[in-house]
Amino acid sequence: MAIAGKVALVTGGAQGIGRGIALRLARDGADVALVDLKAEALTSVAAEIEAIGRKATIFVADVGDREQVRAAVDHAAQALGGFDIMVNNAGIAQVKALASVTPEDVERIFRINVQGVLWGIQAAADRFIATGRKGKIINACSIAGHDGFALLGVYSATKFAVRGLTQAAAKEYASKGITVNAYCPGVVGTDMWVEIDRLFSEITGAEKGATFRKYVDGIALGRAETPEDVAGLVSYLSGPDSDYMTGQSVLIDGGMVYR
Ligand SMILES: NC(=O)C1=CN([C@@H]2O[C@H](COP(=O)(O)OP(=O)(O)OC[C@H]3O[C@@H](n4cnc5c(N)ncnc54)[C@H](O)[C@@H]3O)[C@@H](O)[C@H]2O)C=CC1
Ligand SMILES: CC(=O)C(C)=O
Repeated sequence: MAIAGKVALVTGGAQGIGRGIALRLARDGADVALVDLKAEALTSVAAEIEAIGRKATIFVADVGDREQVRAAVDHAAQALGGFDIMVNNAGIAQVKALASVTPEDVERIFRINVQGVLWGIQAAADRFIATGRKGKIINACSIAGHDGFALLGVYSATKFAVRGLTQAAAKEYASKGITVNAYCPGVVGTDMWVEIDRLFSEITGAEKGATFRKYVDGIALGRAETPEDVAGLVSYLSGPDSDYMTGQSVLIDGGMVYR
């Protein structure tokens, strides 16, 4: 178990990809702090981690709030006796034609998808430096961080921003032995895609499920992605096999976007 005894924090850990990552890291031997807005769901994922035989702790926080993210990292370190891996996974989607996007839309999504990642990088790196740990920071990007998608324009902009932050942080923290990478999934069958599909229907008149199917049709491997597919990459980025890798935003999309 490559990360046995390490402590990981996963934001957006109450469901979807975050839950999948948290369970995988626990199976890999890590104790896991789960951070999200959804207290009840956090409790149930924590119970799943404990059933695997690892320790779990939960912390309700809004990743868009810098102080709350710092408090979440402090809590993880105190409750689990260390801190080694930060997964900045929480994010939201937005489906809107660029022509109708408002300043409020831009503020809301950048606050969570970009500032949320930045506050996570800051809090984690400060803690790693203060404790002399060669920590790993892993950020949620997307295929939309490599290609702009129609009606997902502002969302795409946030994910391009995550790539930029990932590269800059990798360079700033390399001398401290901290690595910073990102995972870029394609079409993962979570609540996020249920909502994306619903919003596409509202705008384009497509029938329910049609947008999801259209996207899945563009995947070379011929099926939608699962949180477990994503978690395998995050497991690699969390462990020693990726020690010589930093600043990368790695596509894991079944063959949709080629870079
Ligand atoms: N589902 C997909 O196809 C893809 C998802 N991603 C990215 O992966 C990440 C996870 O996505 P999913 O699991 O699919 O989404 P999801 O909507 O199923 O889960 C997101 C979780 O983040 C939490 N969250 C949202 N705002 C928060 C905030 N301000 N503070 C704390 N927690 C917050 C939610 O409560 C939820 O539990 C996101 O960053 C998303 O952009 C990237 C590519 C594809
Ligand atoms: C949700 C997401 O990142 C896409 C483009 O599917």
